[in-house]
Amino acid sequence: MSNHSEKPANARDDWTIDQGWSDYTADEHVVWDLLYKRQMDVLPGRAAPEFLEGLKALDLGKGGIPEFEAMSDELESLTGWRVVAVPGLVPDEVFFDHLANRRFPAGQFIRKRNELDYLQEPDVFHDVFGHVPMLTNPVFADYMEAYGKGGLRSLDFAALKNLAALYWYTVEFGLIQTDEGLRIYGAGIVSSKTESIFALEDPSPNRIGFDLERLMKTDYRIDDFQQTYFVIDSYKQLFDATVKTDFAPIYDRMQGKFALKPEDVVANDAVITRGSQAYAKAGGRLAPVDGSK
Ligand SMILES: C[C@H](O)[C@H](O)[C@H]1CNc2nc(N)[nH]c(=O)c2N1
Ligand SMILES: N[C@@H](Cc1ccccc1)C(=O)O
Ligand SMILES: [Fe+2]
Repeated sequence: MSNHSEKPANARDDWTIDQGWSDYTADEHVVWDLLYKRQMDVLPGRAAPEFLEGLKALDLGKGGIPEFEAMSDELESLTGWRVVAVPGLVPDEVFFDHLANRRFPAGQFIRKRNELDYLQEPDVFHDVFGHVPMLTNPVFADYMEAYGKGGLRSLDFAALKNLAALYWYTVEFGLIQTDEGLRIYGAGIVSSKTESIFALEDPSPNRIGFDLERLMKTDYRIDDFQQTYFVIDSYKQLFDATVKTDFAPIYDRMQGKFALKPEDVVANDAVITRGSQAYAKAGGRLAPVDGSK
């Protein structure tokens, strides 16, 4: 299945476009500020310290949609990463090649006021607010480059879905154990107010200690809150477990299939929370609103 539309006429061969920062309307900058404040209502005490430090280092709260070139100059001085504008989802090999070269492809558009909570394609808020702060952390920055290189390698195997699960359960929906308790580093969680609370506090989802192969063979939700969150002990653990392991045998074993469902808990799991799955069983975000309460 194609996870992108056709390359727009205004996109370059690498699918990048000019951000056109001066073309954003005043209201689009207000939408950024609205989303930023909404997230910062819930993220202190929930987001990983490295995420909050990254937000500050790049001054993403100074007001308005960040200008990618200036933000990239600061980011590049910290970890060598730059942010490039793309129209939306790009083909796998294009995505991986950008990451392998320390270029993070960020959506140029911003969501409308009537789609604040959920949107299909990653917009500038999800990508820049959600993903970019963690790129200021040297170990995570190295992991993301390695993931890109690994992605290019994975194209030689029929196991892209298993590698995609790794991105999904770490970069998008990862949790990290800290001395103060569980914290969020996944971009998909930090860019969602409701999932930021759900992922840490709701008894519904499983929370399971990071195990590379267990994670890569687990299916995931793309349309609702996760039913399982994986927890790393450190970004170094994540880096060491992935960069130093040859995935070829894993790809051969998994063949692009998911042996486990999103809600499964299995024998060797390092179970932190055995979830009730009450949220998913009640229909998730499409559950009928119970007017009787
Ligand atoms: C597995 C696959 O590479 C992954 O879903 C990619 C596809 N293309 C993308 N394109 C953009 N712009 N952003 C993304 O996060 C992704 N994800
Ligand atoms: N070790 C993986 C490459 C990779 C590194 C880091 C993250 C994801 C994938 C391989 O052998 O293909
Ligand atoms: Fe994302």
